[in-house]
Amino acid sequence: MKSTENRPKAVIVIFGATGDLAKRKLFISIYRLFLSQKIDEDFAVVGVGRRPWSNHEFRETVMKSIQSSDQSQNDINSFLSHFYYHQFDVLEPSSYLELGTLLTNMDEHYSIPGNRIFYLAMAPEFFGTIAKQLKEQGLTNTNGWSRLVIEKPFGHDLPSAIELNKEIREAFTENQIYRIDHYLGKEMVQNIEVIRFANAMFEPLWNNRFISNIQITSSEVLGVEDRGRYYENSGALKDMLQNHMLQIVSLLAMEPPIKLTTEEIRSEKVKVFKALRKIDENEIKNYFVRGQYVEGTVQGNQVPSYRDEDNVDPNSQTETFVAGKLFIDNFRWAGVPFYIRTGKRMALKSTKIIVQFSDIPMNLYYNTKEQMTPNLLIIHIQPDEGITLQLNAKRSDAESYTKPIQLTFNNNCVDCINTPEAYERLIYDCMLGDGTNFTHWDEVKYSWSFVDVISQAWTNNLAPLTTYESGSMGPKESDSLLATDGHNWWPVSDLLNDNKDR
Ligand SMILES: NC(=O)C1=CN([C@@H]2O[C@H](COP(=O)(O)OP(=O)(O)OC[C@H]3O[C@@H](n4cnc5c(N)ncnc54)[C@H](OP(=O)(O)O)[C@@H]3O)[C@@H](O)[C@H]2O)C=CC1
Ligand SMILES: O=C1O[C@H](COP(=O)(O)O)[C@@H](O)[C@H](O)[C@H]1O
Repeated sequence: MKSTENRPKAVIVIFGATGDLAKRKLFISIYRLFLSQKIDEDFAVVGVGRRPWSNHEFRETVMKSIQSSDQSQNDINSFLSHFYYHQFDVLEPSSYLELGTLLTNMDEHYSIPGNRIFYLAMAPEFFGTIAKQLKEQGLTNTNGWSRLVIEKPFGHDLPSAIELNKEIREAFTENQIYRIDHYLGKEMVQNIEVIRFANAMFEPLWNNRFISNIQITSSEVLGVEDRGRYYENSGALKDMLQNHMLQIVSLLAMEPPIKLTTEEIRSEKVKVFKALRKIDENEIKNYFVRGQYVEGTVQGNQVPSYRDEDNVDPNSQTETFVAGKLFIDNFRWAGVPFYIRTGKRMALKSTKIIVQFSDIPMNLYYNTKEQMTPNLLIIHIQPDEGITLQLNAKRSDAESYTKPIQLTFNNNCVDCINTPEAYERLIYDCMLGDGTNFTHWDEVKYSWSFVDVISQAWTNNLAPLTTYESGSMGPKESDSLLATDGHNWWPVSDLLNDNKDR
């Protein structure tokens, strides 16, 4: 454990502290940092919202969010004593002065040298105003550092993202801005670079000569729940593909950076975004499939159609599923399809990357009954975390020669510890000033310009909206997308745990 001196000290101001994200993700993440002693006693959390809560009511809410943990009441009370509530309308400029006074008091009380994280867990329309007021009213003018954490969505298309970026850049420099993509905080997403760049056996094969295709699936069991209002204006394309899925693609496809610094890694990722093949609006139907869930049974429960969910238009054209075929037009990846799919109300919760290697040039073991299966590298992101390598080995029966075998590393099983939550890592990184696992403006810009064409084609009805039964793996058109190339989606069931049970 680091000495106390090296632990980051800061006041974390959560705008939107009475909201869903704070309750579900942020309080528990800060608590875990406290329990693991990554932060010490010299921190404070100031929650901002319009509800007329007292510190006591705020602390009660925080306590409920961290309750599942089996820690002692002393630890919990000690943690809660760092939380303060400030009722505040972010649209009211005069309130910022009061907030500033509270933050100065926190600095003195906890011996914090003016370090501040402003975490915007609120709707994006407030981001520009908050950033501007923080600067104008002097809340960023301290002897320490100030950092702005911004939740998604970062705009809803390229023009709105540019506008938003302009607003916040008037008050904060790019280095002070931490745009959250929580997939970049996941253990196995962070492992992609290590798997690629620390293994002699993969890097030489990591190109279009040896890789046939790469498949990325992020399927969810949950439906739209109570986020219908937001989701109607977003859909799977903007909610998942524009950010999480394209970030994974960039990590899989980037060139090795010359150093493992934030700047070098970002610069390589940006090159991937730039190399994404632009598809003509009229061709989008051949590269992307959109679907919407209808009623069905998910894990034994009957669930309604998307159009029957709360705050959803009964004639909604919003996609809850998207599958796509991407090409990266550079020397390494020319001709290799990256297939991606994500959706709600699918058969299982699973995020996996499957790298399918090309077939060997001549198959000595081929017989008429059976063909050898391709080698696969499977990166299990969630719910299981690990790696599987699928190879071919000799069969012991006389009938045929080969059978696929799997070599598996299960991260959860081997370390026997819970890996940190994505938000926990990212908040800690921000406290340390490490922006590597946050998205740079250039990445946001290029990803929107890629996604806007798809969105435009769909708005212009240049590709049909298909449906899929809840509890399935998406519409049949998603399978056809690969079948036309002679490929198929590999199953994404919980392989690691299946193996463990055997
Ligand atoms: N929830 C989630 O799982 C995820 C959310 N996000 C993003 O995080 C952000 C927050 O989402 P979520 O927590 O779900 O949203 P909620 O609607 O649950 O919360 C909104 C928060 O904003 C506060 N608020 C609204 N208007 C004002 C105002 N004028 N002045 C001060 N406070 C105000 C509300 O406080 P009060 O009601 O007390 O005024 C509340 O705390 C959004 O950008 C969302 O897209 C991103 C990924 C996942
Ligand atoms: O950002 C989002 O991600 C979640 C899925 O996150 P995961 O960590 O559970 O895979 C998704 O449900 C939500 O719609 C989206 O906004």
